[in-house]
Amino acid sequence: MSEQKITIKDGKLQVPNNPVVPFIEGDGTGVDIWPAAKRVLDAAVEKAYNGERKIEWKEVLAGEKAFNETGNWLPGETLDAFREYLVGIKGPLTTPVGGGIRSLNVALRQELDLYSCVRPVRWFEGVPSPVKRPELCDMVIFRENTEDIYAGIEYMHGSEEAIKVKKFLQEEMGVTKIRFPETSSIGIKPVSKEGTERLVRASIEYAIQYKKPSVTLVHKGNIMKFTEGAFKKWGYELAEREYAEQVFTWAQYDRIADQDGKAAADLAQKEAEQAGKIIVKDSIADAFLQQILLRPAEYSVIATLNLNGDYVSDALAAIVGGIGIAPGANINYQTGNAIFEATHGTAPKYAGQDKVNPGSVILSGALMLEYMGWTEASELIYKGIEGSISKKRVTYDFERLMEGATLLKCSEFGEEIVTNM
Ligand SMILES: NC(=O)C1=CN([C@@H]2O[C@H](COP(=O)(O)OP(=O)(O)OC[C@H]3O[C@@H](n4cnc5c(N)ncnc54)[C@H](OP(=O)(O)O)[C@@H]3O)[C@@H](O)[C@H]2O)C=CC1
Ligand SMILES: O=C(O)CCC(=O)C(=O)O
Ligand SMILES: [Mg+2]
Repeated sequence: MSEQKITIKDGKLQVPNNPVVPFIEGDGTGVDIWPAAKRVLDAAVEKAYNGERKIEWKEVLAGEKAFNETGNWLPGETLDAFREYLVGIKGPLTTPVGGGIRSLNVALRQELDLYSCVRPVRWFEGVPSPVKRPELCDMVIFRENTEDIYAGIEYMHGSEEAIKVKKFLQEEMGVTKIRFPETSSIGIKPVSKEGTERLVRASIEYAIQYKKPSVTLVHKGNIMKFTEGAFKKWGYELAEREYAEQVFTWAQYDRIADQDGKAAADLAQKEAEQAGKIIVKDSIADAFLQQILLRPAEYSVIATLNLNGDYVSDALAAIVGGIGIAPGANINYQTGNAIFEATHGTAPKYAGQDKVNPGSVILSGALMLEYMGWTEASELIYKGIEGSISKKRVTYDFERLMEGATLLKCSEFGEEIVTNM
């Protein structure tokens, strides 16, 4: 039988019954998590479609396994496979701190231009949480995935490049405020209008599709005025220009308040809410991190820059039970290319122990099935996870916080999910 590929036509994914889906096993705990995740995904598809549909997995290499086998951390064939088959999934990949290779995770996102990092955050009943009412935390993060300081434009102090950049800044740009110029490393933060607009557009489209009440632009625009401040400005402008009928923005609120007073602005917002319009608002990143703990019910879809999105992802994951069950997707909505992956990393201290929670990659797989339109299978995965948690048969991360729970290994938790589908 010839190979079946997912394609895109007129902006819609075309998914055959036996699509080839490339996967990267991942470094560290990837060896534990991937087999458990594959078992659950295959079982869900088998059960949902009685064998009529099946994923043809195709292993592609990246990270330590790739380096050991090919001498290359991210072989060209891996990028080609993700381009060719459109939809793939990956385990975590290690990035050394301070030196060595730059992040392969970031490289995959940039090379394939997967500009939206979409990370849904929801609580499953029974999951232990550090907050009193975790059910109030129901958000979806849209993290810009291709620019910001993740562009990797930085120069080590003492290097020829750092000296050159500092000389340019001081002599040609009149910069006097580098506190310790001799010993400063330098990093550059590109944030563009196009990059902001396509990310904010994706977040608003999502809010419209899933009938979400608000989109919050999270930024640090008070300090980084022309990068993060511009993200906020371009976000509001895009919302008003392209979605005038569907949204009401806080920029509109401010204009009404300036002209007609606060009561008029309050009334306009109330009317917009009653008409079912999405409220597009903004929050400064530091304040936002306390708001998600104190007033989570006021936030729904979050659109933010790359670094903020990284921090916010782990903070929100903690509220609903930790990064053991925090899924994600990296998507380009125009090309259809998408790579699904957990929010967490390689957790090296647990590697090879069959111990960690495979939930994040399993739930990333459920997101992948939804993206493919195979929702019957993804629903079985949610059912399986809910069933396992309600029976308190869980991995170490939940077991240590739950009273009367049974400790399961990574692979056993996978089997438990299958049993509860
Ligand atoms: N997308 C990717 O591939 C990512 C890769 N990384 C990379 O991973 C490496 C390690 O990063 P690090 O900062 O330690 O972050 P990790 O996310 O790997 O681990 C931090 C902690 O999170 C908890 N955790 C992680 N995974 C799981 C899991 N599956 N189940 C339960 N708990 C889990 C553990 O907490 P505890 O010990 O309390 O149980 C662990 O010690 C780095 O090289 C980093 O660059 C990081 C993030 C994303
Ligand atoms: O690439 C890495 O090593 C870290 C990435 C990360 O933390 C994330 O995507 O959330
Ligand atoms: Mg992260």
